[in-house]
This record gives sequence, C-alpha cells and structure tokens, in this order.
Amino acid sequence: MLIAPSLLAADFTQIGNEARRAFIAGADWLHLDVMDGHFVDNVSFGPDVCAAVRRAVGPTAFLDAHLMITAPDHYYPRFVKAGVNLICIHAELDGQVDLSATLRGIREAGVQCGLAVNPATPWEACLPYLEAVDMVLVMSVVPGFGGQSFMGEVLDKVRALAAWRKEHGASFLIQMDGGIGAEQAPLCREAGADCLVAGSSTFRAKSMSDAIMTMRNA
Ligand SMILES: O=C(CO)[C@@H](O)[C@H](O)COP(=O)(O)O
Repeated sequence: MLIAPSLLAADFTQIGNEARRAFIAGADWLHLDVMDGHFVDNVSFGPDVCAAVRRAVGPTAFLDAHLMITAPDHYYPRFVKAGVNLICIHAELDGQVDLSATLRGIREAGVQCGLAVNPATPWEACLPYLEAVDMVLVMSVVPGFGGQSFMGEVLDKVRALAAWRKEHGASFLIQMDGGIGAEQAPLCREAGADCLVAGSSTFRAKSMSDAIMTMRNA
C-alpha cells in the first residue's frame, strides 16, 4: 500500500520543510492538490509551488499532482516542467477536453498519467481510458477541501475497477483520496485500493510516521 500525504493539509508557511517532513516520516509519494477555483470551489497552488516542492525534496521523491482544473490540456506542460512524476486529470471533463489526447500528451512528456472520478461519477466514465492510464483516482469526498468525512459508498467503485483490472490483466494503480485515516485504510485496502491519499490524518497527526505506518499496514 502506497501512502501519499496531501500537502493541502501542511503548514503553508513552511512548505519546503513540510514536504521534506512527509518523506522523512515514510511517505511513498507526496500528493499535490491543484485547484483553479472553477472545477472546484477553492484555489490552492500551481506549477511554481510544485517546482519549489521539487527543489525542496530532491530529484528522486515521487510527486503526484491531482489537477482539479478545467483546462488540464493547457496547463499540464507547466506541471511537467515543474518536475512532477504523475499528473491526474478529471473524467468529468470528458466532452470539454480531449481526454485521450491529454493523457497521451502527459505520457509522451515522460510523466505518468491518471484519471480521477468524483463521488457522483460512475467508474464506467473511466472505461474508454483504462488501457491508457497509470492510475485511477477514486475520490472519497467531493473535491475542493481537506478535512471532510469519508464517503464509504465509493468503495463499490473501487471494487468494480479492481475486478475490471483483474479480468483484463491491466496494471493501473487505484488511488483513493479524501477523509482517509487509520479507520478507513483497511476498508480501502479490502476494496482493492493500492494508494491512499491522506491530508489531515498525516500532516496533523501527533506522529506523522506512526500515522503513515498504521495506514500502510492496513
Ligand atoms: O483532493 C482533496 C480535496 O479536494 C484531498 O487530497 C484532500 O486534501 C485530502 O485531505 P483529507 O481529507 O485527508 O484531510
């Protein structure tokens, strides 16, 4: 199980130190929540902050950028340039954005690509793209803010994706994000998730390393 603390819950006055703290505590990945104030009702940070995080954590740390933005096709090259390892875009943009071309472009730029689904979006929205992604992100909260409660009903989507993956011999990772801590991690694992994003339960824990270890051992 990969654990990816979400920088959204970090102390923004200490962003570089906070990013380093996550890896020192045992994080596998660092999750970067990028919000544009259009796709979600919040604004977070953009490529310059991601580039600063890359400088802070060094060249080998895995940075996973979740683009909650309406124009990922326009902006993804800036996140590639910032040095992230994986860029995840949203399935809800189908029809507005050429998702196949954007996913292909991300991969051709040498970065892994992912597709995210909001709680209200069926997993089947990912079906046309499952051969073309390295990861599917199943949101377990309505995106936009940290600190929300886990929506257990999305576990059925994770089960369906895991079943599809097994049946088709595919290898994409399944990531879950939102309201995840020690109590939810075993449920996510049982459903078939491989990577858990956790903001409040890691950055705001008394011991970040204990919090990460507990979730990883779920
Ligand atoms: O993408 C999002 C929210 O939009 C998440 O990454 C949250 O930031 C996770 O935070 P917690 O729910 O773990 O506090």
